[in-house]
Amino acid sequence: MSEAIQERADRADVIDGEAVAAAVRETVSEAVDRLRSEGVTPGLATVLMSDDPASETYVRMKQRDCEDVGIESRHVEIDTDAPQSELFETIDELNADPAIDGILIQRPLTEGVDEPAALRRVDPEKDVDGFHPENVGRLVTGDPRFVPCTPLGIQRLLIEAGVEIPGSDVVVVGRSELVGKPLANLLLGRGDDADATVTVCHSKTDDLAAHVSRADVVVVAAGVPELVTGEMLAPGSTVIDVGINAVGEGDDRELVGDVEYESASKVAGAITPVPGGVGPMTRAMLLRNTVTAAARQSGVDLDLE
Ligand SMILES: Nc1nc2c(c(=O)[nH]1)N[C@@H](CN(C=O)c1ccc(C(=O)N[C@@H](CCC(=O)O)C(=O)O)cc1)CN2
Repeated sequence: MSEAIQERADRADVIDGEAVAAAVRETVSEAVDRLRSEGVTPGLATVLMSDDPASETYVRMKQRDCEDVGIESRHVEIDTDAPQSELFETIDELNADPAIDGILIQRPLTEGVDEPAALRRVDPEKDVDGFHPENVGRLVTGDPRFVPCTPLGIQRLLIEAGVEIPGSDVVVVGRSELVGKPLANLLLGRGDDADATVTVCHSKTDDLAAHVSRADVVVVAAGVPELVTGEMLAPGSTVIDVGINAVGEGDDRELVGDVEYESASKVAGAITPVPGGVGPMTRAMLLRNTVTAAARQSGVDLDLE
């Protein structure tokens, strides 16, 4: 075997999040056409109260995605030094606005704002992020309405990668409300897309490598650059990297995940890249949740796969 072929044989399959996201957008676009033919124009409001450049980028990307699939988007920007009552009033107005089906409060909010109170204020029927306690509770009790976009995107990537989720050992590294906890609940649910055995690890876990090394699927959402390395993984496992960390300065600046890609891709069977893995799926699932919200609020029967 030539060295080049050997090299390829030793490498994991790359799970292409951009391609899967494009397919989701296509389905969403068809759903938007169906809604429009019934006189319904789906609308998403994005609310930004932060001067974090990454958040500004994500919100811009979400607006562009909406435009691509025919969803109307409205953006509200609130000064970081405004009182939090201004944010709450904005949420109240969007809740009452019939042109808005989905509301997204970009996280993290600026320091000093009561984020849980803001998330509780969003009408649960417009909560396309799935962060309202009512929607969290529904997911936990096995009756999901809106599921957070990143976990939903990860589940779809696993399916597209051919992972047999029922019965598989999934280790989730990270216990955030945004990813770790909802993903664990989603994959613990019943059904062909779930029924997994899930372990959630975190910064106080005693021996992370011991857990990771026996997993069929490892999802890393810890916010620690390159925390999981190839030597921790079981050969052939599926690795989903949720981390997006900017490292280096100037010309050396690059995005790396929470997984050390170089070593992990020599051991794993399949792996998501950063960028181009989970991030595009988070955005695609937001579009999907928004058309679902529009259909629910208008009473149109959409049969989204
Ligand atoms: N209200 C919410 N806030 C946040 C969420 C969320 O789901 N809802 N998730 C994250 C950030 N996030 C969405 O807002 C997000 C992160 C990354 C991407 C993405 O497409 N990333 C690209 C790389 C982009 C770049 O060059 O920087 C990729 O991975 O390929 C989209 C959305 C926190 N806040």
